[in-house]
Amino acid sequence: MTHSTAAASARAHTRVITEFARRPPLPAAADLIGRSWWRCLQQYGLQPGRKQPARIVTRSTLKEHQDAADELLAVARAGVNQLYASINGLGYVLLLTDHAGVTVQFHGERDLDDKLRQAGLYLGADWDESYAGTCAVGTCIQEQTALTCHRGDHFDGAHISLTCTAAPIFGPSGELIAVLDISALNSPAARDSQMFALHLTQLYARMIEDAYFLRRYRRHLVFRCDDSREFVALNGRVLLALDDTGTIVAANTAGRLLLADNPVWVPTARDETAAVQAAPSLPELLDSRWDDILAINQISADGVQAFRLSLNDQTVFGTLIEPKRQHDPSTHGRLGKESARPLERVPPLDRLAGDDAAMRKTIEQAKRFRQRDVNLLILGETGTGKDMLATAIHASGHRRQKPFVALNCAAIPESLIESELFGYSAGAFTGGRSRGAKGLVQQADGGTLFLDEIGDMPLPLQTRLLRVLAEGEVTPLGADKPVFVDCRVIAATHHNIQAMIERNEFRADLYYRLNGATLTLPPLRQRADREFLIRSLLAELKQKLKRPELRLRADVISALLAHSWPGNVRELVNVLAYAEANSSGDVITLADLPELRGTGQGDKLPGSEVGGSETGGSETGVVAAGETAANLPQPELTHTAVLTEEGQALVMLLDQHAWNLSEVARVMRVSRPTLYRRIRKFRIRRQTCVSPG
Ligand SMILES: Nc1ncnc2c1ncn2[C@@H]1O[C@H](COP(=O)(O)OP(=O)(O)OP(=O)(O)O)[C@@H](O)[C@H]1O
Repeated sequence: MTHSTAAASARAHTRVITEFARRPPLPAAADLIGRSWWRCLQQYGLQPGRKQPARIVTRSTLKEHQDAADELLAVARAGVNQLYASINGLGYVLLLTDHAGVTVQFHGERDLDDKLRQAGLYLGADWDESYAGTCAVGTCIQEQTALTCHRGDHFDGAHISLTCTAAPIFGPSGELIAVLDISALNSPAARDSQMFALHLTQLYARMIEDAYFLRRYRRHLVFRCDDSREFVALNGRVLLALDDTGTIVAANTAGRLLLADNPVWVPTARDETAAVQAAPSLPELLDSRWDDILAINQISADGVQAFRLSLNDQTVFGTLIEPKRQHDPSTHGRLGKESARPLERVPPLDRLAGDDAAMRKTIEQAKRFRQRDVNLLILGETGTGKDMLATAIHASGHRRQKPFVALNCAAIPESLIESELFGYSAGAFTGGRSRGAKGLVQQADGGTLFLDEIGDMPLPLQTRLLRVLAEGEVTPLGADKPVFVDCRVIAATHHNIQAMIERNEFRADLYYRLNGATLTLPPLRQRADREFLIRSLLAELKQKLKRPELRLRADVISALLAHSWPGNVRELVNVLAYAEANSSGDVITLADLPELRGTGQGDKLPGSEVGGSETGGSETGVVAAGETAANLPQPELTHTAVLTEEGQALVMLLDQHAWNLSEVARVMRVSRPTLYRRIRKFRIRRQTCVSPG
């Protein structure tokens, strides 16, 4: 456009707006451009014929806006790049603005930088309608709808060569969170030329909105539905996030529109809580049983099922998106389907955790130290996997061809620890083997000595152990010559060892000798990768029991995620084994789980009944020092007064081993699930008395 034609167009534009301003009050039927001009004139006091320079916010203000929109930007990135790839050859630029109209992401031709900046098609450009006048972004924010603001639709004369198309992106509670805009510096005169741009922008805005919704509700079960069976899994328009009982806790735009047809629940952006409180449950909406909805993936081959909406009898096709597990690049592809990749091929240390920051840090530390002969101290509550970590460090380190020898200092009588550890020479004491015996320290020569529960080692033995560590040699009981040993020591404890040192219960010098580095294992309740663990333990169980079809129903995963696990991973292992033994088919349901109690929000599993007041763990879910797996909540076993002889024998064995089920299973030479089956068969529970005689 030449300078003079541009000036003529600007004058004509001013006349049109001036004419508009002279009209009587805005007719109710005015279109959205008309309504926006009205706001410019009446509300913002903008002058017809004005030409304002584009407003670009400062770098620090832009950073603030970008930081606030960080999560959305991360989710939107792929969609924005795809959209730009399909329009950039056509002369368009792309803007993503936040809810206030500030451009937080921008794609455009570098060659046109100056022109684009002048036109406000730039990173940091502020398209608030009250300043920029009628424009795609600002008017989209005011009208909360998609639109094209084509050339002379713009209020400000500076923008009348532009064509801009914008679509709103709404958050899960209906609030506008961003605007996606594609604009061109020049365009054909006809408005219709932008129809395709409008459809494309709306399509991508919806995809970004849904991706954001799925991210926000990734820990929830999400019901996705559509009126097309073929499209539902791929691109189902309605997304409903559910809680454990099937109540709808959030909906995407299509979902809110669907629910708005329901006179019982009309959600509003402003009153999210009220809307959620009054939200219908999915079973109500679909006129179906919650159990049937949860079983969609099992019942139908394509994971899709037809439902009839109770609102209007319309048929919709629905599928379930299960709560997302933590993604961990190092385990990618391993557990998507529990049996996808044999577990053995994953390096031992990487097998221990998914995407939990504390665990990843511990594992990175362990990797750094695995090839070094630094002694390690592992700290963590009982059942957090200290033993497992020590084994994995050994298995991935340079001593892996040599023995890994473990001693549980709390499990053997004090009087035997010394001979166990240091061995004894021939004839050292009566009852010993005639040729003497090598102690564990010697047995671990070349390899790793794992001292579990080091906090329970008696003080005199701590002194002897210190000598072994300091001098690299051990003198068996009754021997007169020391023997040279080369082993790496990994020690572990659930005690607060610093406090023990202060109370003079643990030698500070031994602590420093053991503690080349401290590795800390977080309690399970604090781990963000709980779902990863649930799935990997289930995968192990499936492999072990050769039950490849075994599955956890979606609500079981939610219930397990909600529990606070005072017994940590050990408790989780026990619960899964119990549920497997208890389940009649391939799908583990809530009814198959034991009662999980005494541990905060997870106490009452949806659908399960809560028993009396006895609790297995503390209120906070923190396991007191010295507590063993045996007195942590065990699967609940129903009471019966009469026991057969076999049942009585089993009760005695359980009592003898303080209800440590792993140990009892070992003694009986049966698997833990078999033990559970027997306990169930005899309907034994912990306080069952064995009647004498
Ligand atoms: N990361 C993990 N992945 C799979 N299983 C695990 C993991 N961590 C622990 N386990 C399992 O949990 C149970 C308890 O683990 P472990 O014995 O290593 O815990 P611990 O902290 O040494 O317990 P304690 O303090 O009582 O000795 C074991 O059955 C173990 O196989």
